[in-house]
Amino acid sequence: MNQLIHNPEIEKFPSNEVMLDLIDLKKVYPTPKGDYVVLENLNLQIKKEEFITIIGHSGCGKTTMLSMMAGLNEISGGKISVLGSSIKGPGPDRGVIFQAPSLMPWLTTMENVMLGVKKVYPHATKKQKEDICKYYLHKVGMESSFNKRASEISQGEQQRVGIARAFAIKPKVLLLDEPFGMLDSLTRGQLQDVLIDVWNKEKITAVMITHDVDEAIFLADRVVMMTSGPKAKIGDVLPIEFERPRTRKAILEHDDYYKYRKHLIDFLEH
Ligand SMILES: Nc1ncnc2c1ncn2[C@@H]1O[C@H](COP(=O)(O)OP(=O)(O)OP(=O)(O)O)[C@@H](O)[C@H]1O
Repeated sequence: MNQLIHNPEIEKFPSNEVMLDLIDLKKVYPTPKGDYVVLENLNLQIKKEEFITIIGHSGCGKTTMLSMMAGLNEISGGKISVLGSSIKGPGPDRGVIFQAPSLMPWLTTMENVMLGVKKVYPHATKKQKEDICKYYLHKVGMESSFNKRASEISQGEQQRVGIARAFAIKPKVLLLDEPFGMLDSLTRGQLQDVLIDVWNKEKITAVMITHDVDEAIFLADRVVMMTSGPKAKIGDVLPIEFERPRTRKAILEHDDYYKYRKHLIDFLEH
């Protein structure tokens, strides 16, 4: 058997505990022409420590679904629970990374990460909080830029800081909305590696929207495909059974890679 194939005997995670449960989820946006039902009967269970990527046509409702998981967008019907508790709004148990880096441009990279850390560790000493910020900035390769303002670093570096900031608050779930969509392919690949490296160590649950089929396969334990709207739902789910850690080279050389790719492209084309 090829080395890359997932071996359930030795693989300890993802666990079977359900982290995020989307039950009969519905979203309706009022419009001047009447109600627009974006999502309906959407059901999805995401296991603890799982990495899920979401693909679907533009406008099908991916961001709507993710922002509802984040608690930033009201739920019109059904429910979303995190470890069995219905979400009521945003919370530190869910970190979010958007496509455009959302750092405060006038603050340094340290200060940007510190904003979240202060909220989550109010009783830690200044030194402890600084150590947490430094630890995560180091993890994303920004150790030489602690004192640079966000406005002075590149977009790729800003997204690195965004990843550090999201992990530093120790969320249970990380929600990513096309975080690398604005980056060139080299930087994109580097940041995929950074993300997977930190995710692997922190063992949190990650849900990421992407338009890139290769990125979806490289990162995911399962790729979730959404049907086109209106009334979009989960159309199909593809488990990606490559062993971790993964390298692009090994995946590209694996026969299953092309089967996975064909499956996703067939879904998107029909
Ligand atoms: N606040 C809103 N009011 C009315 N309609 C909205 C609102 N937000 C989104 N929509 C509509 O809902 C649909 C889903 O939008 P959403 O941004 O969730 O899709 P998406 O799959 O993330 O798209 P993309 O891949 O292009 O980012 C679209 O038709 C969009 O125009």
